[in-house]
Amino acid sequence: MSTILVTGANGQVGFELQRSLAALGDVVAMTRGEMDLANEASILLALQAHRPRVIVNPAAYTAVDRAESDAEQAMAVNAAAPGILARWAADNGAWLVHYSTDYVFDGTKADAYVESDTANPQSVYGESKWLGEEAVRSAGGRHLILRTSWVYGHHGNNFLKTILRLAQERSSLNVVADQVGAPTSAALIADVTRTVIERIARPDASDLSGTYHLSAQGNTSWHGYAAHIVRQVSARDVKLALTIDALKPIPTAEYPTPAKRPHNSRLDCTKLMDGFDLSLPAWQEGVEDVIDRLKPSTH
Ligand SMILES: NC(=O)C1=CN([C@@H]2O[C@H](COP(=O)(O)OP(=O)(O)OC[C@H]3O[C@@H](n4cnc5c(N)ncnc54)[C@H](OP(=O)(O)O)[C@@H]3O)[C@@H](O)[C@H]2O)C=CC1
Ligand SMILES: Cc1cn([C@H]2C[C@H](O)[C@@H](COP(=O)(O)OP(=O)(O)O[C@H]3O[C@@H](C)C(=O)[C@@H](O)[C@H]3O)O2)c(=O)[nH]c1=O
Ligand SMILES: [Mg+2]
Repeated sequence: MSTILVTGANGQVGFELQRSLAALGDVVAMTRGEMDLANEASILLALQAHRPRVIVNPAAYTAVDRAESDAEQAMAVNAAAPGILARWAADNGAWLVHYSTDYVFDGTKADAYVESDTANPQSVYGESKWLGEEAVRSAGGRHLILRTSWVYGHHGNNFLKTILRLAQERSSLNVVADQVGAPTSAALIADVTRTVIERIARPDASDLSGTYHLSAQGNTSWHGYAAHIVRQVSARDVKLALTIDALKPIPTAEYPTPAKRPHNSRLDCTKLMDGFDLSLPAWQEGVEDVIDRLKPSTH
């Protein structure tokens, strides 16, 4: 069986990929200790040792606010490393599957973003991810860049888990209601990745190389998402300090953060669905699955 190398094995998406890709080949999942993306020699050593047919790169510097004051590390991991992976892939006839973000856009568009819309990142994280995309495209090899949004999962840290914790600790909570997007589960991203890798393994797949939007369907605000979480958890008889009435919608201006985030994070996924003949579920489905798996402690 041919080798698939997965980076960031301990991340939300990296963890789920180990499950979803297992049937496709010999999956080598690398943690930061085994392959440090901030170190070119470490990347090249791992690639030469395993000589993968497909490189899947979910590893990233994802601490959006911290990146504002740690640009060097964010750029190394999110901008330089994807270029190194892409050049190796191009030189060795491998495919690179890479992930990017809604934060490459400025969020001023009225409709959902399509792949050809102009990027205009507003944060160091968004800028670093955009430069990573550009490095992958310019390496000239076969690649899939999957832009996703608002990722959560059972494994790892995310907004869903933060809200679950805060709802158990606090009797009131303010959450921004003027940033809109689609919460997307790591499991969905991993399952779609399996489908697209199966497809690119067939002959004549080179014309599928390119950039695609991949998010769950529908959209909500961070406040709407938090309200859904609180309602779903309450429906499972978990005792919360927070009631739904005490979860207040606020404008972004009332929640100052180091990094600026887009107001519109909606991604139009038509190109992916048509190109790979697949459908994507409503965002609520995956949220309920993860809440069920987390089984928050009942009182
Ligand atoms: N999380 C989100 O909301 C979104 C994520 N994305 C993109 O999706 C992809 C997957 O994200 P997600 O799974 O949530 O990310 P996580 O933050 O859950 O995981 C990222 C992984 O990258 C690893 N990593 C960080 N720095 C290095 C390094 N120098 N060398 C090797 N590994 C490193 C981390 O390792 P360690 O465990 O050691 O810290 C971690 O395991 C990323 O490309 C991200 O930009 C896109 C939109 C939304
Ligand atoms: C915890 C909390 C957050 N917020 C706001 C802050 C922010 O605007 C929004 C989301 O907060 P977070 O910091 O959890 O989300 P953030 O880290 O910005 O999430 C982003 O991560 C990167 C990696 C991506 O690529 C994006 O797609 C997106 O998922 O909610 C509140 O208003 N109240 C709260 O209690
Ligand atoms: Mg975050």
